[in-house]
Amino acid sequence: MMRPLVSVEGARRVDARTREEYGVPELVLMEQAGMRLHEVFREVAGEDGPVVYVCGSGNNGGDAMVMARWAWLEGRRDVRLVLRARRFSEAGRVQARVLERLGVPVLVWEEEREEVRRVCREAGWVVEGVLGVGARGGLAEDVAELFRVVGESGARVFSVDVPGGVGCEGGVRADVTAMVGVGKWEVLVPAWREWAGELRVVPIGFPPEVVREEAEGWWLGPGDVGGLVGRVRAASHKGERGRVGVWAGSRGLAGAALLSARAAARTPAGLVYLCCDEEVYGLLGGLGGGVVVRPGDEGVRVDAAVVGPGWGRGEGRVGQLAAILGRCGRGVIDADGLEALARLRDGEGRLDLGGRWVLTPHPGECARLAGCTVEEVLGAPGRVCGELARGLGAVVVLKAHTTWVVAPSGRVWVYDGMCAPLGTGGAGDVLAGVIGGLLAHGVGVEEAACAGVVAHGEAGRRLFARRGWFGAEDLVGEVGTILKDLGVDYG
Ligand SMILES: NC(=O)C1=CN([C@@H]2O[C@H](COP(=O)(O)OP(=O)(O)OC[C@H]3O[C@@H](n4cnc5c(N)ncnc54)[C@H](OP(=O)(O)O)[C@@H]3O)[C@@H](O)[C@H]2O)[C@@H](O)CC1
Ligand SMILES: Nc1ncnc2c1ncn2[C@@H]1O[C@H](COP(=O)(O)OP(=O)(O)O)[C@@H](O)[C@H]1O
Repeated sequence: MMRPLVSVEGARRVDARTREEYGVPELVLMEQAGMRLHEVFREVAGEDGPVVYVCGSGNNGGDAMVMARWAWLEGRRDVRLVLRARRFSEAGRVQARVLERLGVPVLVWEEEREEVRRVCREAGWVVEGVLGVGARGGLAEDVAELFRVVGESGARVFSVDVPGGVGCEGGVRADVTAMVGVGKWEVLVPAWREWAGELRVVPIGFPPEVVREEAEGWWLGPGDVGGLVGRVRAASHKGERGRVGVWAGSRGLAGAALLSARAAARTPAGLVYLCCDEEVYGLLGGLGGGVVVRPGDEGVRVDAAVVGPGWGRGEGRVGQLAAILGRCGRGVIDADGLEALARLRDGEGRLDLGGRWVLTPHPGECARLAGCTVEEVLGAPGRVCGELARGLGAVVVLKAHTTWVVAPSGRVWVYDGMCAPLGTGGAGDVLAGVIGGLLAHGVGVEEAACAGVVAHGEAGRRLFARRGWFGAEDLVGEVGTILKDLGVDYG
């Protein structure tokens, strides 16, 4: 089942509803969170120490104090507690009292700054529980200074729930972030993703229906692909499994067309046509293999189109795109196809793709389409892509180190890519081909976009693990294997 994502505000509602509607006491939730967080921390940090638990005055600090208690009870004596101040939430006060009675050494940031600097410098790990989902507005100066001390200490940082100050200048940079109960989508925003490090989610017993009701998006993973695509009939033949038309390539950019077409051919779709310009036909004509290469597109009838990889930006592209939109029911528009789309829309004033097309912009292309800056795209992908998706009636796939799939309905899916080797020339062409192949095969538009993104990302991860740095042509070779391994089977 797809994992829900909530916003920081949604997480506050999940907390509140769990307590108020289900009667789960705050101390119970805190104990469960702290114990689970401690288990994850033990797994990632092992015996490395000393460990400094830096705790704020809210419940995020309370979670970190529960973690410190469990470490102490298990016999660790290289544990230090740093309190931001002698101020606590109600549940946090209980934790602080227990720790004091156990004899855990405590420092207070407000009163002993030099001493805090020293213990942080000596630490192997800092557990940061200063700010969680209760943080509001810009960082208070004392917290910003505390985060600087943590950042400069050289210790590795384990953040509780969200990296403290996520979304603010001066927030903490964590090596590991263990989110409490449910994933927080702010952490996956491209502009902030690097602040969180490795991501974990610890279950603490929030009622699943509350989480589902408050979900504002879904976190895609490898386990989702099989269900999104479904099984293929063993008795099916190529004519039944979908025809893809690829309109791509131009002088100097013919390789992009081959990458897309070959990737599409490695999906369950049965036939792939590459419709290229006369001037590159001489080059591409003999290279298709299983792909049928045509000079132009006369008589080509397809179930889905892939438009744009390496297409060039000639004047004629806008009219060509309009014709393709008219004759193909669904498809993917990528790269130079997106530039043509922007010009078509600007010329017509309005364009409605009827929810049947997928747009796959990288952040620069997305900014051009949305009429904003790349920074806005990376900082607010849900809003920017949501407006674009609604405005054009298309599913928008924002391709970055985390990839956001946003539907015209406002539904959002996020894939946590974080795989630098995938940022290689032509990788986007491969993705367009995969999504186009799935669309031609009859997979739903949102489903094809999501499954394509995950399969593509997992192919990248797997290739890097097996063979190191790779090129886009290697990625093409992996498409068929990854789809099968992620559950796209026949029978
Ligand atoms: N409730 C529950 O049942 C559960 C809660 N859980 C856990 O609690 C966390 C949420 O706890 P929360 O709501 O207490 O807020 P939290 O993130 O600790 O921060 C609030 C404190 O921060 C401060 N502060 C605020 N803004 C600031 C700023 N800009 N700059 C500087 N400081 C600022 C402000 O302190 P003040 O300055 O007012 O003294 C305030 O007291 C959640 O992330 C999860 O870890 C889980 O265990 C599950 C069960
Ligand atoms: N650091 C990264 N981690 C994960 N995926 C990445 C990273 N950098 C780029 N990608 C992915 O690589 C692909 C690059 O696509 P694109 O920019 O269109 O390349 P091209 O135009 O060369 O084909 C996208 O799917 C993007 O999400």
